[in-house]
Amino acid sequence: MSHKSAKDFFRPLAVGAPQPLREIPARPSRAIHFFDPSNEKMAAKIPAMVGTVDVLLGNLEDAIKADNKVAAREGLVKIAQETDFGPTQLWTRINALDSPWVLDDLTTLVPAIGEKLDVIMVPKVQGAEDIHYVDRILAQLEAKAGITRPILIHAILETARGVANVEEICGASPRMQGLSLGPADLAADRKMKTTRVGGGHPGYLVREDAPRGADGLPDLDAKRAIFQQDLWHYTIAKMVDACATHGIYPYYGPFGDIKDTVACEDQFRNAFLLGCVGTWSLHPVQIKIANRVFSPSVEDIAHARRVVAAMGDGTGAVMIDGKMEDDASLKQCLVLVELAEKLAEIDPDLKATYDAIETPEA
Ligand SMILES: CC(=O)SCCNC(=O)CCNC(=O)[C@H](O)C(C)(C)COP(=O)(O)OP(=O)(O)OC[C@H]1O[C@@H](n2cnc3c(N)ncnc32)[C@H](O)[C@@H]1OP(=O)(O)O
Ligand SMILES: CC(=O)C(=O)O
Ligand SMILES: [Mg+2]
Repeated sequence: MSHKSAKDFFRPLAVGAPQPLREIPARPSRAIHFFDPSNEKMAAKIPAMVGTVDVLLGNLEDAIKADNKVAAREGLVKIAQETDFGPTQLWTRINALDSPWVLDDLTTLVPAIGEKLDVIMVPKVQGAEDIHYVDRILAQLEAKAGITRPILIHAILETARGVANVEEICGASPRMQGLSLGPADLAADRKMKTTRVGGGHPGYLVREDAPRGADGLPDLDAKRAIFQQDLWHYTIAKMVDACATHGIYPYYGPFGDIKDTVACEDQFRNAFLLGCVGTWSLHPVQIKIANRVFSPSVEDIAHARRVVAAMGDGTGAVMIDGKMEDDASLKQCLVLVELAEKLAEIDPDLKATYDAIETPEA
């Protein structure tokens, strides 16, 4: 396939469109909270949620009935025009590129609320060609509407081909902001045999070896521990590497078992530890979980600051609590310290918590 030359990569794709960004800002986005703008009861709650969640996302795609597609689009325009989002980002998920609704989604949203929309999430992205299509049409619409800063693109990885092409998707446009996992569509597309929306599966496990009996042979009747494995580990790890390579941000996705807040927290934490910066929230109960999990813990920040203080100019090696720390572990600690600083800028409670941690003398 052909690639743009380096000199053309950051050129606007339409005359009068805003200059593409050279770096995607690391804005806190621990929870991307989904709402249905055609659901009046749900939509009425959105203005009061500003400031309580990092991202509010008006969903137009799956989970919106076909009969409500126009109402959802118009509802999002109304909410966006009437709401001051302050520090909270406004995103949308448009309909799939092969659907009858997507063109109207784009041509309606960009002129009406393009200045307020931070990111457009594109579902079922298969390859760079899908990003190129959205990239060009956004530039044309931005130019026509006089939008002053580029609307960014976020791709959902939810087809086997999308996963296979993840690197070219991440590098397809300077608008690329990040990727989310789409475990439901991805499972269906791959013909995986789980019917769950994200999360683990009791059948996907490893089992402890059988203990040896008195005769030295494995006792196959003995009770053995089983360890449930993470169905999504491979895909998340692949997403994290592709995003880090291209300077954009990976996210977990939906956890459909709304009532099982414990397993939700576990799945979110796995993603956080592997390198994701946030996740989706489908129900208000999941916002607090995401905010907690995707903010470094007090213990991690206390430890990270001790290492930073002890490492001085960053060279050499020191022992802290019996463990070796050096240049590489200092970098690991700085990931956490810098994330905490970014989050503290927008979350006063978290700032107070981090400020209260006693920082050791250098
Ligand atoms: C695979 C994928 O594509 S995932 C992404 C697509 N799916 C979605 O976007 C789903 C979004 N979430 C929802 O539609 C709903 O939360 C559902 C259908 C899962 C559950 O809805 P309900 O059965 O109404 O939940 P519940 O009764 O617990 O709601 C409690 C309150 O929270 C409100 N609420 C529920 N979800 C949300 C939400 N996402 N945002 C704002 N408010 C919400 C309800 O309106 C209700 O308000 P009330 O107390 O004034 O009556
Ligand atoms: C997130 C999503 O769209 C999916 O899991 O299919
Ligand atoms: Mg999907």
